[in-house]
Amino acid sequence: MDTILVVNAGSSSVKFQIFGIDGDGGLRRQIKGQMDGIGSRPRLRASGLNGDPLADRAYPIETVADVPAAMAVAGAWLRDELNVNPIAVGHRVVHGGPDHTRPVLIDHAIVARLERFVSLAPLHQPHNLAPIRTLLGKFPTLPQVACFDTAFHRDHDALADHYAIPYQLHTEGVRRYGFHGLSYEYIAKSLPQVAPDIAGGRVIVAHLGSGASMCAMRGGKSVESTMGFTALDGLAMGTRPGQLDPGVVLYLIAEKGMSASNVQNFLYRDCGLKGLSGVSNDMRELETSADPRAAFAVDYFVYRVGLNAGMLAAALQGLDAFVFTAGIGENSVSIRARIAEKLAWLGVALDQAENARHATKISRSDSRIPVYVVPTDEELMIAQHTLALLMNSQSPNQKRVRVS
Ligand SMILES: Nc1ncnc2c1ncn2[C@@H]1O[C@H](COP(=O)(O)OP(=O)(O)O)[C@@H](O)[C@H]1O
Ligand SMILES: CC(=O)OP(=O)(O)O
Ligand SMILES: [Mg+2]
Repeated sequence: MDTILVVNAGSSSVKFQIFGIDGDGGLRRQIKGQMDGIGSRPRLRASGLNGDPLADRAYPIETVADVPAAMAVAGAWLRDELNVNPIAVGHRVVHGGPDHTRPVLIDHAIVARLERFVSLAPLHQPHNLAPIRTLLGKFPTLPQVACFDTAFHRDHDALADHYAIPYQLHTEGVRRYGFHGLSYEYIAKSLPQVAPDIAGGRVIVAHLGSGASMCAMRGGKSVESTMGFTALDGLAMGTRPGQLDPGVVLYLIAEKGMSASNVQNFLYRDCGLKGLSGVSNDMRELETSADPRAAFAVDYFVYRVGLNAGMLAAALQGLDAFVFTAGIGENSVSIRARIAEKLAWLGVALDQAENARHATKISRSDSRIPVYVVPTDEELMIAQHTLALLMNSQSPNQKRVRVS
């Protein structure tokens, strides 16, 4: 069976999936894996059809110190042990800038355009583009597709898209883009099945992972995001501060003598949960730590999710449902419970037992606002976009003989 390989490099993980293309042009998941805990407790885990385990390997932190190292280990495993030989590769590319409103087939010109956004997403864009460039060099005829985190938010109203800065900068692309769009797109597509009553309504989706943001959706479309020009804004994250008075940046430059690249490294790598706690960027470690600063970092994370939920409810002029997703949102019973407490004034009442068993609906039956946990699947979105572009790019004759 022909296969599509999907690559999703996040800030603390490299996720990958392999999908088979069946005779009817449908996708069948064959392998799902990830190298996570990069920079804390690196671990490669992968499963095959029906969730059968294929790999579960821990690595010393020095062996997998960063995303490129994780990519190399995962790539070698796929190539050497599984002999993966896809007919197309779909990539998550975090920043698509103002022009990319949908996924694109990659060529050298597209890569050159996307390079321009490296400084706007330094934790992601270089790692998204590196495998694209390598594959383009080695296999120039292999179709590759770029799927953008920013695309889902590109229909925002001008009020949500602007900063209060001179118009010329907006024209140059200094805008509020929003990220995690492939995750939100997946949730928007899933809600009609998971929760048909509220799918067309006003929904806040909290994508709480190593990078974290929230999206206000109306009728399955994004109307507002906590992230903006870059993935630094909004919620506190593993190593990023979230919302920060720009005066702090001026202080770092003027009073601390920091250069632009020092400030960039500081904001992307040394802040957030890691900077606040001094313990770890990994929520699992903070939740089990006895250090009071770890507890403070968790308190701060929860508090800021609550504050931003109020802002997004205002953008939606009301709320019909709240959805948790991504690493923390899907897995941490206690953080979900603590965030739900912050949302009580909006009408959220959690069912503790349903929350503890990770049910899909975790609110009480008398909760005015229903609350859901929907595991995200950015890789499935990427595979669907990749297959669609692959089919569109082929001549009618090729389509008839299937993608092979
Ligand atoms: N059981 C858990 N309890 C609390 N946090 C968890 C759990 N499992 C994963 N996480 C957290 O989820 C985050 C990673 O989420 P993920 O969505 O995979 O991030 P990314 O894609 O940005 O690398 C990490 O902070 C990790 O600690
Ligand atoms: C945009 C972003 O922060 O992505 P991730 O959460 O995967 O790091
Ligand atoms: Mg992610």
